[in-house]
Amino acid sequence: MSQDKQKHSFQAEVAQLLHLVTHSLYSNQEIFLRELVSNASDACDKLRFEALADNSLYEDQPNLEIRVDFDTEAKTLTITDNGIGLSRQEAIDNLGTIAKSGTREFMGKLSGDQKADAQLIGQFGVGFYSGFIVADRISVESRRAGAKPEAGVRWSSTGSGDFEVEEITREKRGTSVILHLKPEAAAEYLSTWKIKSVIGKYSDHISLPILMRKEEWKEGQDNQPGKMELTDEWETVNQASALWTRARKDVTEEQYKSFYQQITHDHEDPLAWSHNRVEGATEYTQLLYIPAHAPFDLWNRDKPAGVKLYVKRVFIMDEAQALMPLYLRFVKGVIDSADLPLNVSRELLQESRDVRSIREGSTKRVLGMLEELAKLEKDESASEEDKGKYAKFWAEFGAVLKEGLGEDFGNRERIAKLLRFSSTQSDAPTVSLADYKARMKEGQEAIYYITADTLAAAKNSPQLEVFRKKGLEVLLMADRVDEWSLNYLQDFDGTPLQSVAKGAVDLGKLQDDEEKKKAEEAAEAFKPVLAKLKEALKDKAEDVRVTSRLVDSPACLVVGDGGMSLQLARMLKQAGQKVPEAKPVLEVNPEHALVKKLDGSVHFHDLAQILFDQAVLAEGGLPEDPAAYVKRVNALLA
Ligand SMILES: Nc1ncnc2c1ncn2[C@@H]1O[C@H](COP(=O)(O)OP(=O)(O)OP(=O)(O)O)[C@@H](O)[C@H]1O
Repeated sequence: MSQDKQKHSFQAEVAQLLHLVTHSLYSNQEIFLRELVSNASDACDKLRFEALADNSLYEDQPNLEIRVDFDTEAKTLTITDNGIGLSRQEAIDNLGTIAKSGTREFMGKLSGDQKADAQLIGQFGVGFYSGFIVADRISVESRRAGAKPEAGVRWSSTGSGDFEVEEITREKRGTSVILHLKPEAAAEYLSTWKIKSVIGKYSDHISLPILMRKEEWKEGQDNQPGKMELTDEWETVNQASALWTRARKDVTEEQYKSFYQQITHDHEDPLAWSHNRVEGATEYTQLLYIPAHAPFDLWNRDKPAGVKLYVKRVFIMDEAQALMPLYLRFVKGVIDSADLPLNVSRELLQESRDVRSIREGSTKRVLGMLEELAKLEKDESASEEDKGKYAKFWAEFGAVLKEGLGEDFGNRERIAKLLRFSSTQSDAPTVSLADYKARMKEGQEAIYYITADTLAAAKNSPQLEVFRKKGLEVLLMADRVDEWSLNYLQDFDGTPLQSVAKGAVDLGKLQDDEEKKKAEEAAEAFKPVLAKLKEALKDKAEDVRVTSRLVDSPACLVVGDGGMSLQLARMLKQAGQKVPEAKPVLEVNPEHALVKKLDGSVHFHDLAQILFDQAVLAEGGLPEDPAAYVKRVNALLA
């Protein structure tokens, strides 16, 4: 029994997306076919998966396939699959809303600038809705596997505001997407040659057969010229074997890249990939890619990982988080296991010993790829492009990789070698710990670093003054994760890492006897002033001491050796977390005019407060009472 047509409105985000799709000049129109073929292939994967529990879903059609057909008279292009199909409700839900949180988040990024947005969309892929790039009307006819023929559905829309849904009878399970092509698109895509070439370009590696009708040369009659005509015979137009199951030598570079595009919608080529069959206790195939740029939601640690899990070529799940540690969440690809049961669940994945071994193996593989990229940096024979790849990776994903120091103890040393930093000798973040070590001064016993909110703050910090004077390199760190991750890296290759803002400065052998003697004398002479300062600042500073780390600045703040840095404390406070109240130590420079002026000054109390507040400012913070600070300074200036 057929039901009347029902009108439904698109969810607001879909309407917005469609407007963009239809109104932006799409530089790369043909990707619509890739998207629709990919959906058809997903639908078949889903059927195969559901049929594991209920074999009757195959009905009388066990061979899964995708058919692409066109009609030059009606100007339609139709993509048909015999996959899982859609029920009426699923059609309404899935083709009228955007369920994926990622897509919705992405919509929030749109700027309203059509050109920029179109580019963004191109990177992202808009799935089903990309059909409206070439069609002014789309009908979807579908029947879910296992449902009665009368429970079919026809969904149709012109891609503006709303869509219609009605019940139909459809004998065959699965879905046909019928594109009513716009005139320009009709002229281009209603051709076997054109469609074959687009399929060859984007969808060759789809593991199911993609079928098209064969064409035959028909001689012209009555002096008419001959032409190619479609027959009723179907032929497979793609390779139809899952790309990762082929031997490496049988896959071209282009095919690896296009497979990457297929699974990521990334328009840029990946920086590197690695394809291996792993044998041994656990058998699996891995095809892992390192993208060239970060997705907009890289910082969402709950976001699904980019690795798809297959078991013996059957697609099991996207977002198989258990297969990749969090700090490698930027890796994309496929893992196909020969050992896991087909009905493996997410819970089971967490506990499986095979999965653990796959994760360890894949982690090592990714670190290996990164090491290779890093090696190219210094390889004279490498092309300029190859040389720049690691820097590109680092700029996009370096901060994420740093999380690995705290997350993956087993690989900490390998990760440490992959780190890159800016330093007092290099603004670009290209200094590795090994480079730093190689440049260490004789007598230098530690790798010095400083963390701050920004690179500029780090670079101009008073804490660096004595290091500058002595020509000692200091690593500059301004990533949010630095402070946390560095906690896990006490030393590199036997040399300790030392924050220049923690504890008393200890330049060890780098300070000569005369300097040491001078510092001791200054400390002695300064004792009475220090006592007064301590008293004046007893609410703010844990201690006040003389330092030799300053050259141009009068004072700076430091924290105890094991203490939390002031920057981290600030960050945690901003994030609304409770931070134990630890007072910093104020260090003063006995050589500085302002400090010399303290002794005997009638403004001693105000000067002491100013000294402290300025040290807070120099370090990137705000005085506790900014108005009082301004008042004091003004009083002295007047
Ligand atoms: N051929 C099809 N058969 C069954 N369901 C389909 C088919 N095409 C689309 N769908 C359903 O519509 C939903 C939306 O499709 P769409 O292409 O917009 O997003 P997606 O496939 O989830 O994501 P993406 O294309 O970015 O991977 C799909 O998730 C699926 O549920």
